[in-house]
Amino acid sequence: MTIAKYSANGNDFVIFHTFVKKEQNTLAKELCHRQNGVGADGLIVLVPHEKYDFEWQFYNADGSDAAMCGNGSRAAAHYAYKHGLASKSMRFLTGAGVIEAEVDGDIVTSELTPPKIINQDIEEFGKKWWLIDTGVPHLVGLVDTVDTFDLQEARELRYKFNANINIAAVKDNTLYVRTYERGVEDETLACGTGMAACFYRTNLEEKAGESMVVIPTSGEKLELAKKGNTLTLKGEVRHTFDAIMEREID
Ligand SMILES: N[C@H](CCC[C@H](N)C(=O)O)C(=O)O
Repeated sequence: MTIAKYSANGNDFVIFHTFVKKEQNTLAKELCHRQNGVGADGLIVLVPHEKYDFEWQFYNADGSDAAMCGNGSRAAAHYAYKHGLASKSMRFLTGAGVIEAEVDGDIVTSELTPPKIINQDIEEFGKKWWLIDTGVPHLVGLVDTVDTFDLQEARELRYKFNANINIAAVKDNTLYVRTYERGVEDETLACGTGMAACFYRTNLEEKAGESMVVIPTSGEKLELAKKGNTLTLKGEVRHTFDAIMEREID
């Protein structure tokens, strides 16, 4: 059984496709383990779908299900095109709804489901947070600088709101974002839906135009843009290697 390793914007994923849709939570935890497995922020499994190019299952590194993953959707689109599962323009089903993606070489653009503001008036640790759903829930705090990110504070907020925790700062018309990711239970090098949530708040607070370069901890930029009532993420995707699994994945 061949599995693929992908890196997108700083998130990394194991991806494979199969004909049988079944729960893969345990396999996800095994494959994503940084020492005993391949090592990844998440596992993505593509399965056939009668209406869309495919359906996906997304699992965080701890084996938990997640409805959506922005960077994962871009990696999945690249994988699907490479394996002939979809054309360069595709529509696939996720737990958050239908995602449209466009592959142009190693540059892949995903259009997220319409963002939803859940709460704009959260006061915690001296900051005003917005809770925004960009396919998965994100707490967004705008700060002067992202040079420091209190991970203990982020961990408390993650459990209090069952959300990913993001701080973001605008500098020279560029948005810098750091994310503590639910299901990885640590800061990741990037988080696509988190960057989208931060861009969304920044745009609504008129600190950003309709598009913006967003830079996560990895330093690998994404171009974020508003497209009607949705948001698009555009950036590089890297297929780093394939691996042969000794045991079959049934
Ligand atoms: N950890 C997230 C899912 C992955 C989101 C992130 N990797 C992205 O690129 O959007 C959650 O459980 O809500």
